[in-house]
Amino acid sequence: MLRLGVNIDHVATIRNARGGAHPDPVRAARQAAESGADGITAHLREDRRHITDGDIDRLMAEIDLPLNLEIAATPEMLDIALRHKPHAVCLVPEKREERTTEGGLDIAAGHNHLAPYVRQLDEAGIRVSLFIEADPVQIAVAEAMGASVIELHTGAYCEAALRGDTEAVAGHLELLKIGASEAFRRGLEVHAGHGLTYDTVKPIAAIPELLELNIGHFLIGEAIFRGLREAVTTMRGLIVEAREEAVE
Ligand SMILES: CC(=O)[C@@H](O)[C@H](O)COP(=O)(O)O
Ligand SMILES: NCC(=O)COP(=O)(O)O
Repeated sequence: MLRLGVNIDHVATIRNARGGAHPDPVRAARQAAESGADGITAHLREDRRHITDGDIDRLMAEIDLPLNLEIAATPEMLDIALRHKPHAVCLVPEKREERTTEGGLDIAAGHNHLAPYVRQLDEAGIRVSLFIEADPVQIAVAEAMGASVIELHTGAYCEAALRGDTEAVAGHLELLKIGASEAFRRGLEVHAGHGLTYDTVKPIAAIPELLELNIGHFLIGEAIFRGLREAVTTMRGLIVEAREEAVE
């Protein structure tokens, strides 16, 4: 079954716009759980622009679903991850000036820096995921580094879809399919995420080697119009449809 991880970062974005406590990301996580989410993803950024340390404390204490904690590979974030010991940690690239994640982590170039993070997280019993492009070198390095999981960055595919570039959509989708197959062959668990919407999710969900999709910004935006429960159940339904159609 293809799992759905709901990223609640942008509930915190709206909350932080006024510096109060509403809307509460933990309440959103609870509603997502009640609506079919298999996990919660939260990105504790160095600048705390959305998810805060207190949000992570409460998610760990109050939400039964597995938490996939996204962090940059820094000593501060490693300490926080080792203290909480979430179900999974996904190492992601981070630049303070970025509006959102702009691509996959270059684990080939950053091997020597990242390998100790993967080892320490793994030794703490945390499933380690690396957020990378669907690139054969990056996938090979992820295996060599001892990661359990890779999460394929679907941003370029989604951006091509947004600008209506059907040729680029097909090209990026093919790269994602090849990457997922290669990663699976190497014994890695394969996830995908970034920018997915109702219009773009089904071709990705149809990739048979994928075990988890992490989706956030679109769902939180859609929740403004139809409520979070319906936004999540609709996404879950599309994912199920995609898998059923793929086997027909
Ligand atoms: C790694 C990724 O694509 C997202 O999970 C990440 O959380 C995006 O960053 P923002 O949530 O800050 O947009
Ligand atoms: N890792 C991707 C994620 O958690 C959600 O990304 P997005 O749907 O908010 O772009």
